[in-house]
Amino acid sequence: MDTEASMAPSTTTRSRALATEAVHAGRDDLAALGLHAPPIDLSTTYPSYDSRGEAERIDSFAATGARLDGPPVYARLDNPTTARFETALARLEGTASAVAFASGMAALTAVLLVRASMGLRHVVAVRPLYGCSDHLLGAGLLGTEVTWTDPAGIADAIRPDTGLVMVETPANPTLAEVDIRSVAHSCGSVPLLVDNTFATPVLQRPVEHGARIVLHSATKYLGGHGDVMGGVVACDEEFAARLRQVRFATGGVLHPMAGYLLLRGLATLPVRVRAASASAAELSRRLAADPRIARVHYPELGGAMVSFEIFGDPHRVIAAVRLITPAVSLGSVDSLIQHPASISHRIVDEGDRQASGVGDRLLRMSVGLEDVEDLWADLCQALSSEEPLRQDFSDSPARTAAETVPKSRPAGR
Ligand code: MET
Repeated sequence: MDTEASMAPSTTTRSRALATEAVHAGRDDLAALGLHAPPIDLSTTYPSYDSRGEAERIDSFAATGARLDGPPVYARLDNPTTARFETALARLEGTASAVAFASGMAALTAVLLVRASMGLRHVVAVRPLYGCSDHLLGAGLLGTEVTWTDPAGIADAIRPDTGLVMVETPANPTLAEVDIRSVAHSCGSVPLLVDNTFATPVLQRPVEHGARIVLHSATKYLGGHGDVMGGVVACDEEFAARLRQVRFATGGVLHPMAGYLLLRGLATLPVRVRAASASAAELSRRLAADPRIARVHYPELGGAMVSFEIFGDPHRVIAAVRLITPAVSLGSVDSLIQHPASISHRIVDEGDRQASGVGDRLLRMSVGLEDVEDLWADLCQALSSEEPLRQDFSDSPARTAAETVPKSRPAGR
């Protein structure tokens, strides 16, 4: 478990401990404004009686991508509430800047477009990635081309037109880990993007190990409550400027209400991640000792995600959980479980999915903040469930929810 002392920055970009930054970053001006909670600016446009001045500001943004001094002109350029979240996340990741988007996929899209617009259309990537990231790269939807490789093959896969190397660690959904420092070395001058959604900056700050770009689905741990969708890229200011230009041109902006919720989520991020990680580590130990489980995946790094392969029918477990919510996504205060082959990685070609370790018997669990004994009791009863599959009685509409409760369901849960 990290202590604040052990999380002291290895660079000079972050001067306060992570737990302090999580609470205070992006709020430094509030006291001077006479405020405690950050204000929410919902403006889509901003009045100005100086058209010549506005023209100059627009020219400046178009030329540099730098954040404007003064009001944003229009909400697609910038937003002050969202900017607070960007400032805070950059501090936590130890980067100069961060640029927020409407979703993690919008954020990844912007990164790919920045590089493709420079003629660098080739991407080298390591599987597994989140299924939609895999699909976006593999289907070439943005005119990019991907070479899939393992970490050892990265250097050989790089071409003159390679614009990006992409890894997830721990990876979705197998929790496979890559050595960021070693991979960054293999990348040479090609920027390394690390999807840090699963680890969060609480457990891992990829730029400290040589990554240039850090991607988050902010929908997950950063928001932390399952009620806000967003994405964010933490990076140097040069790359951030290009991302802002792409965001302005393509419009994948984060709504300011989402910016507010994400900033609020960051305040509790270290506490949530540490507490959920302790439960996940305990559950991974119990699952590893359980004869119903074929294999447990839990990262060396720790974290609040546990994946496991079962001997039985994974669909039956999904149908039988009662406390744990059977839903895709992750990083919320409540625990979620899903079957990657059916949902998060459904869009990946079956052969590619299987080859990257995402088998049909794999379940992925996002451990929340419930009591660990209650979670274990629910998992145990779901694993033991003799409930028929839902499709087994799909032609019996009269069946009520109460009748679907498994026989072994503990009383009162
Ligand atoms: C639409 S499916 C996946 C959502 C999310 N990225 C997850 O991995 O759970």
